[in-house]
Amino acid sequence: MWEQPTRNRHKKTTEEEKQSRLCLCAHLILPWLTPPELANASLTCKTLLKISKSITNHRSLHASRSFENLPIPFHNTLDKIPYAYFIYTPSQIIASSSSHSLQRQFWGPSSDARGPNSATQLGPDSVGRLSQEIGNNYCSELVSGNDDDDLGSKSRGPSRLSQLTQLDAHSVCIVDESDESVSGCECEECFEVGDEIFGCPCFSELEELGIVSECGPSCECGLGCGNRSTQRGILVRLKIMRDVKKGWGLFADQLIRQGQFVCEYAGQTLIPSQLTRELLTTKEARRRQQIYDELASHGGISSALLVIREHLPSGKACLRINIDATRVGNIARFINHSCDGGNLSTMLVRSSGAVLPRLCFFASKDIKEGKELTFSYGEIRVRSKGLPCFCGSSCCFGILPSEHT
Ligand SMILES: C[S@@+](CC[C@H](N)C(=O)[O-])C[C@H]1O[C@@H](n2cnc3c(N)ncnc32)[C@H](O)[C@@H]1O
Repeated sequence: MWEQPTRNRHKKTTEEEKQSRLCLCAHLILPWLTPPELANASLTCKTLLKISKSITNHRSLHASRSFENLPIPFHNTLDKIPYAYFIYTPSQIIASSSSHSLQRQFWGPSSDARGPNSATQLGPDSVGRLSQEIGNNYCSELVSGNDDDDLGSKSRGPSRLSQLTQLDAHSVCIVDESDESVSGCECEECFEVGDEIFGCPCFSELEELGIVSECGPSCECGLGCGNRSTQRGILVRLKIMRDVKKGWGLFADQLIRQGQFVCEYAGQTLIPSQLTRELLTTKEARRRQQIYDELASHGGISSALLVIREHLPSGKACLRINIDATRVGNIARFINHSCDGGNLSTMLVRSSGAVLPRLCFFASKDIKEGKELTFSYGEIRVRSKGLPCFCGSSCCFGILPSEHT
């Protein structure tokens, strides 16, 4: 048998070692890159090209980066854009003054989906528990004005747990312990029959005002409770498709029954300054909207800044909450507007013990598989300027509603 001379064999081993070290580094680093950075890296050598392709493929199949119960893929038959890039958060987070540093999130190749970033390893239950545990500590964090939300610098590895810890440390579950009226129930599990919840003091539904109350962080019950239907994550199959005029849009990938919970609108919540000592308020929302409008007019980005007004029972005042999902958000940021109200209704969901409500989407009618999910962005104000609307409904006003934030 012919034996390779020792020097050559040694050379080959060193080459192989170099390659495997390169692969290892690439698998660790490339999933953190933005699309332009990834494209640059792929030009370097065949190995990085192959890894970049697998990452791009994984990103287009998993818009939610495995943070949700089900995979939510992008489909694009129009052009070569494989996916939209943004930081994923499954629940609301508090924006902070250093939010410009929130730029990166691990979004690995499919092989890593079974690794530390896997939904099976940290399922929705653990996510909820984690949110609750960290959420319970939120008050003290809030008043201490902790604004370090730099995911890139603090999360050293592709660990989903560390990412969640980062995000959830700022998740909006501000517990108001001083207010006895919001103290939760002591039910072990609230009893659900159809749309009704029986025997739980937390449950109430003011359909005409679009407000629902659920159990929350100050209740004894867990996520299995019948009065927490919006807290178990996304349970319907969805996909994101590209339209030539409207950009990306969210579509049903199964039949969704009327009344079924679809998702919440998660993003950076800019709340009124009275609730925090931070200056992330309506003023900040206005500043951001101006920038987004400017960028949108050049075709740069689509703004996903939503303004919610919750009218207080007195009718004299309203709580204004701004949720910005433009850079940090969930799949609800892809829901387009329809002038006829679309097929989704919105509800403000209050949970016992949490100060801020969440905006949740429910199917307002049966939605067939393949249909686009839409809702009305608000009242149309007569304006000379505005983005053109392409909702295609018979009552289309031709202009998208816009908040004068
Ligand atoms: C919340 S985002 C929706 C997702 C967006 N289509 C995307 O590609 O990211 C809102 C933006 O989508 C576009 N959009 C939503 N509904 C539309 C409609 N009916 N007609 C035209 N553009 C629409 C506008 O650019 C709007 O500013």
